[in-house]
Amino acid sequence: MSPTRITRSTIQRRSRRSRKGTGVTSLTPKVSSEDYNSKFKWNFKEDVMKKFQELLAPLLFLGLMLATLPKGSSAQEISFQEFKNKLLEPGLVDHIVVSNKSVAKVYVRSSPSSNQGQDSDIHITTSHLPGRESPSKYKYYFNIGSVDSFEEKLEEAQEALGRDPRVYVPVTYTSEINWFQELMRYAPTALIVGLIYVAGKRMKSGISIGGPGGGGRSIFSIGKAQVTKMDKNSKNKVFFKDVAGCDEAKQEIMEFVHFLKNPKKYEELGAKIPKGALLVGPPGTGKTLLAKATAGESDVPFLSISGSDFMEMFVGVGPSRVRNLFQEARKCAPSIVFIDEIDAIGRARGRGGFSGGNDERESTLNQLLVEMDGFGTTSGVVVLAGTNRPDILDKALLRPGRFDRQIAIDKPDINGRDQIFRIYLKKLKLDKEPSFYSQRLAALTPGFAGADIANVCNEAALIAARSENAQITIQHFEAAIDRVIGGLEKKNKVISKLERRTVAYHESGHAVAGWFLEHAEPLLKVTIVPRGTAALGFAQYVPSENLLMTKEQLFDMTCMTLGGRAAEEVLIGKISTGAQNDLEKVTKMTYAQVAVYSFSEKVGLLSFPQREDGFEMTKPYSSQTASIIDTEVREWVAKAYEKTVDLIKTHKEQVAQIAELLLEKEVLHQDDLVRVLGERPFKSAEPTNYDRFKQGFQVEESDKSAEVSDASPSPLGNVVPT
Ligand SMILES: Nc1ncnc2c1ncn2[C@@H]1O[C@H](COP(=O)(O)OP(=O)(O)OP(=O)(O)O)[C@@H](O)[C@H]1O
Ligand SMILES: [Zn+2]
Repeated sequence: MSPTRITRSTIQRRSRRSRKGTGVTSLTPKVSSEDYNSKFKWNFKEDVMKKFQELLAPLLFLGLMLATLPKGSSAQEISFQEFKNKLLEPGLVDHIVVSNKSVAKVYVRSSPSSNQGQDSDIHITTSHLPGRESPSKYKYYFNIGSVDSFEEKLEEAQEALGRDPRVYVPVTYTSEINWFQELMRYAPTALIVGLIYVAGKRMKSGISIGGPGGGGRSIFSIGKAQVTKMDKNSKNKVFFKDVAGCDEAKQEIMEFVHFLKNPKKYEELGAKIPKGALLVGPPGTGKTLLAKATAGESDVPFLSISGSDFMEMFVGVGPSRVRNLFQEARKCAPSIVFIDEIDAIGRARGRGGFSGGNDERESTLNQLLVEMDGFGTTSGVVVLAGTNRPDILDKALLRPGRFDRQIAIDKPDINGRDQIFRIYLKKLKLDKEPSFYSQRLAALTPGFAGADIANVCNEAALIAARSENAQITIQHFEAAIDRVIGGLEKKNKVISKLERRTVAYHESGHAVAGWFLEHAEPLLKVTIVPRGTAALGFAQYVPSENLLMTKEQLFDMTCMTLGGRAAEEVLIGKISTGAQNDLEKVTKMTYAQVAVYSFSEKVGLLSFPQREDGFEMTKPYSSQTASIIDTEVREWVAKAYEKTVDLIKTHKEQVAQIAELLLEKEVLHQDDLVRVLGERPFKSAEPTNYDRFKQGFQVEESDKSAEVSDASPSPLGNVVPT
């Protein structure tokens, strides 16, 4: 929708989406079928046979029954006239049975006259000889029309023959079941009942283990939890060396490795080992990978399931899945159980938001608590769980003896990214050494999680392959990063000339404002190629990874973010909806400064972190304070906008020049800006990420610790535009 700049939150959101899609998955080692021991092996033939027995066999049986049903085909259809002339008149009719008020079945008896076969088209045969009991099979039938007219016609005919009403042909009425029709009538019901029966049976048997592919869930998998089990002897085992950039987390989790490798020793010493740990961190930071590596290092089986997999549409499935999961884990203990996205079931009880509580989820959670309390430490099952919202978890889950440890896995810092890039670059065919790229790419990708990095490497390979290159080059990586940040290019999106012009001036406004603001991050590149679902263009900055931000920095950032709107107003004279995203960011950022970071003298040294409490926002301050905050925020933003407009007015020509250049070239890099705007008037004391990207960098061993401290996310988290 809008010319926009990329914040960390957008990176997170978009990259997560793409990660769940194609990208990373193809790089992730897939669990092959060898990883399942015989019990868990997914046997195609067996599975098909089972389904066959459960569903197809009964249907087939019914079909067979149908086929063997007595058919009326041996009888001959005749008209009433024929019946009258050739059967009734010669006195051959023994009796008539009218079935279902529609078909008259004529049972004939033998008579001397019948043997003469005086007629050719209806073939009179006799089923029995005179003196014997009534024939048991009907030989002819005709449709009667309505019962009344049939009776009338029959009576008339017999009257005409001068028969004594006492010897009229006896007629009986029966209602017979038409098996086929009946079957068709009840088939849908039978099918549903059958399905429920099958589902019920599966539920009883609890978990069954998903196949190597894991996917392809169908209605048949109700009651089937997607537990992935990785065996001790799996070829695709993961080790600590495969997880880069989270050394502290690895150290903390080592304790479990020691225990799982030698549970006896701990037992003898009477040591109490923690039962579980919570791996806390943003999506894609490698929580699952680390848990898997812990299993790999300890040489124990790894059972993993996603929290959302416990929940199904059927009540009662969740708790039984939990039970079965732990049963399975105990059977192969020592082992590791990993529950991904535990917040799906572990949300605090009795706080269901609008939906008003969720019994199924709560009973699943209760069952989990029961299971965790139930096994002693000696049972050798370690439960790890991943979440990025530890704050919403039920406190009961965090009590001693349950998930009493929290291991933080943050997004990697520049060195971490370097190491992760090294892992994935090793698998690619590059035109230069992996170390050449890993450092530069790490500098280009602040805010990226491990999964995003894996995604970038995969995308780069795809882009290179598509352009028929034998090797992957820096251009491919840059394109891949753009794609991970912004989604696919939409070159053929229809944009009017005027719109394109507006976008170009807007982006140029951001770029020029950032260039002349001392504390703003210098621009890396700016583009007006539409990408993804929303952005019509964006300006990309390489943010510093500083732990602290000053008021001045935040003010300049605000101005830079307002640069787009200011350029629209000053140079085009019309404002558009394109700045909505920017304004939203500015609002959040300013509220944070006023109400959270206490930058405002009027509000004073008070901090009101905003917490989401289900759906309501609780405001721990009076309405008077609220109005002071609101007024302050308004004034601050107005002040920043005023400064930005002044800045854009001062550099009006340059904004126009950059915009025209953008319209021509679509993408501008920092070098292009230097050509138009001259060198940036401010020189930062330390090299920026951009400098690092340009020159590569060497981190001395002794500097590493300093870099690590940069790792933590910025105090403003997602509200800082990057
Ligand atoms: N630190 C890392 N080192 C190497 N690869 C990583 C790292 N972090 C993530 N990855 C890559 O990203 C993929 C996804 O990571 P993983 O599933 O472990 O993340 P997660 O934190 O469990 O995410 P989610 O919360 O979405 O489940 C991994 O399979 C791996 O390919
Ligand atoms: Zn903008």
